[in-house]
Amino acid sequence: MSRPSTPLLDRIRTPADMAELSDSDLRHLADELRAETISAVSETGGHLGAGLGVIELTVALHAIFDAPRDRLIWDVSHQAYPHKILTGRRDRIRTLRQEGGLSGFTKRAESVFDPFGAAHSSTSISAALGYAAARDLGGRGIDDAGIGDCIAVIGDGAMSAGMAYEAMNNAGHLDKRLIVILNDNEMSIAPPVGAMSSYLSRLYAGAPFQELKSAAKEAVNFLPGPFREGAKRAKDVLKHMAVGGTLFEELGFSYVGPIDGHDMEQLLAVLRTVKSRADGPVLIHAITKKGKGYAPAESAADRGHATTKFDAVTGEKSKAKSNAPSYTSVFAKALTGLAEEDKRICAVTAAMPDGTGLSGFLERFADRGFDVGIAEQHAVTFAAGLAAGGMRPFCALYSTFLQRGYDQVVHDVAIQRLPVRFAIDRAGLVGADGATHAGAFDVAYLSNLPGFVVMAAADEAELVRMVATAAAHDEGPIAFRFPRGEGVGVEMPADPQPLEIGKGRIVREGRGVALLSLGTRLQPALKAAEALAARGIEATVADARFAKPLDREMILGLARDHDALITIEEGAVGGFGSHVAQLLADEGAFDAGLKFRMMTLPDSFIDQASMEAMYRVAKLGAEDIEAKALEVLDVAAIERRA
Ligand SMILES: Cc1ncc(C[n+]2csc(CCOP(=O)(O)OP(=O)(O)O)c2C)c(N)n1
Ligand SMILES: CC(=O)[C@@H](O)[C@H](O)COP(=O)(O)O
Ligand SMILES: [Mg+2]
Repeated sequence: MSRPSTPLLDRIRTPADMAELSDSDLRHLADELRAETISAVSETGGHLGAGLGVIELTVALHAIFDAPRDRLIWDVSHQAYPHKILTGRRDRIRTLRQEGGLSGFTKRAESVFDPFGAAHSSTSISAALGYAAARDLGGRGIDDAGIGDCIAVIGDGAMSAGMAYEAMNNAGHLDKRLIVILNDNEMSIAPPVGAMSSYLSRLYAGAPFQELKSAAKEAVNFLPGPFREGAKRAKDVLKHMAVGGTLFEELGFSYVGPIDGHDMEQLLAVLRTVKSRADGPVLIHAITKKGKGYAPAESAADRGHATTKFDAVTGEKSKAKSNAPSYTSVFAKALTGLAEEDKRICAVTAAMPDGTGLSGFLERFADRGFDVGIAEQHAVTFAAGLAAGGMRPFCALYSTFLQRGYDQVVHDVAIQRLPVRFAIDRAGLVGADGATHAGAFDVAYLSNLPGFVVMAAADEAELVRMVATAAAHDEGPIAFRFPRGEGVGVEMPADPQPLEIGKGRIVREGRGVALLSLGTRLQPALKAAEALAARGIEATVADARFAKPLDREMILGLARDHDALITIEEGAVGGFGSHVAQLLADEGAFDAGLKFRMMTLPDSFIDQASMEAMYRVAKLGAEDIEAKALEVLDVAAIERRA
C-alpha cells in the first residue's frame, strides 16, 4: 500500500516547525495529517474516528499555542494519534499499540508533549486546572520547563461523567486562566445519551456558523484589553461569539461558540483571540464530525471509533478467524434469555452498549435496559437503587472502569447488602490497550468486601452458569468476571443451572501437586498438567470458581492430600491467592508442611503488547505453571539424587 504524499508534514519535526506556515499552509497541513493518520491506522489498527475528528483542531492548537510549555491535555486521549504525529513521533507512528511501540494513549513517559496520561475519560479538566494552579503558585512542572497555558480537550461523551463537572465547579471558583475545548461530535462510542447531550445539541442548533465566523474575525481585529478587566467592548464582542452556553457561564466560564471545528480559518481566529484575551476559565465549544474526511469511518455506526487493520482505499477491515463465540456475546445472550422469563432483570451499561454486548438487550427491553452514559459511579448506585426497589439489576462494566465506582460498590452496595449483579467484562489482560485498560484489580478489591460473592469464569460454559447463579442470588451483591476475546470452544450446557455458592470443582485428579486455578488460567493449567504427566508427575487440577466465599472444604482437602499447592489467577497480587494463603495459614496447613506458591499478575503495569507477549511477561503461560510445579516439588534435586 503506497503512503500518501505529505510535503508539508514532512517538514514538521516538532510543532515549532509550524511557525513558518501560513494559515493557508495550515489548512493543507491538516489534509496531509488526515491522510497520514488514515494510512498509519490502516497498518496498525486502533482508534481512528476520534482522531480524524480533531485533525484541524490539533493543527490549530499546535500552531497557536506553544507546546510543550503550554500544556495540552487530551481527554481519554484515544484521539491523540494526530498529536503524536506532529510532536516528534511520526517515525514511530506505525508501531502504535504494539509491544515496545507507541502507546495508543498519551503517556508522560513517552513524550514531553504528553503532559498528562489518560485513557479513562473525563480527567482532562481536573488535570489542566491542577497545572494552572501549579503555574500560578510558581511551579515549573516536573520537567522544569515552566508552565504556560493549560488546555483541556474533552469530548461530548466524556462530558457525561461527574468528574468533568467537579472540575468546572472548582475552575469557576478558582477563576484561573484555563482553556477547555469541548469537542462536540454528537457521538460517544455509541450515540451519546442524556440531558447534557440534548443541551449541547440545542446550543449547536441555535448557532449558524457563518455569523460566528464574522464575529470571530471581528474579535481578532478589534478586541481591546483582557475581557475580564471590565472592558465592555471586549465582552460585547465575545458575547457575539457566543449564542448560548448559559450552563457554562453560570459555572464561571466564558463560553465561546459553537464554532465549526473543521474550519481552519475560524479555529485559528478564535484560538488567537482566546490566547490573547483570556484571563479566567474559557470554554470553546467546537462542533466536529467523528471520522471526518474518511467515508468508511464517517458512515460507520460508531463513526469509525476503533478498527482492526484495514485497506485504506476500500475501507475493508481485516477479520480475525474466530473459533468460538466471544465471552461478551455469551454473557449478553444468557442475560437476554433470562430476562425473557424474569421481568425483574435489568441491565445497566455506562456508554458501552456494544462493548458489553448489551445493545440487543437495550433494544429488546427498552424499559429495563439503561445506558447511563460515561458515568460508572452513577451506574453502580443507580443499580443499587434498582435492587433496593425490588429489581434484579446486572451492572455490566469493564473491570478497569468499575474502578471508578469503588466507593459506590462499598458504600451503596456492599454495606447495604443490596443484590446488585456485577458482570465484569475485560477482566485480566487486554492486549493493545495496555495497562490503563487491564482488568487487574477487581478480584482483589471485591474479595475483601464482607458479604460479596466473587466468581471467575474458566470458560464460556461456566460463564452462562455464573449468569444464572447471579440472577438467582438475592441475598447480597455478587460479581462474575470474564475476559476480553473469544471463549475456549467448549460445549454449552443446554439448561444452565445456578452453581452452588462457594463450591469449586476438581477437573483432573492427581497427587503430589495441586494446581488451583481461578478463572481464565484453567486451560494453561490443564496443559501444564499434561506436560507434567509426561515427566511422570500426575498433578491435580481444580477450578475454584469462587474467590469468595472460598470452597474451604475443597481447598483444605487439596492441602491435606498434596505436598504442594499452587494458586493461579489472572489478577493482581492481593487477590484469590492471598485469600487462599490466609485460609491455609489459619487452618495450620503450613505447620503440617504444605509447600505453597501463588501465581498472579506481576506487581507492575504491563504495557501494550499481544496477549501472548503479555502472558509471557506475566509468567502465566502453561510452561510457567509447569516450571512452578517443578520448582515447588524441587524436581531438579530429586532427579539429581536419582
Ligand atoms: C471512565 C471511562 N469509561 C468508559 C470509557 C470508554 N470510552 C472510551 S472513548 C469513549 C467515548 C468518548 O466519547 P467522547 O468523549 O465524545 O469522544 P469521541 O470519541 O466522540 O471523540 C468511551 C465511552 C473510558 N475510556 N473511560
Ligand atoms: C478508548 C476506550 O476506552 C475504548 O475504546 C476501548 O479501547 C475499547 O476497548 P475494547 O476494544 O476492549 O472494547
Ligand atoms: Mg464525542
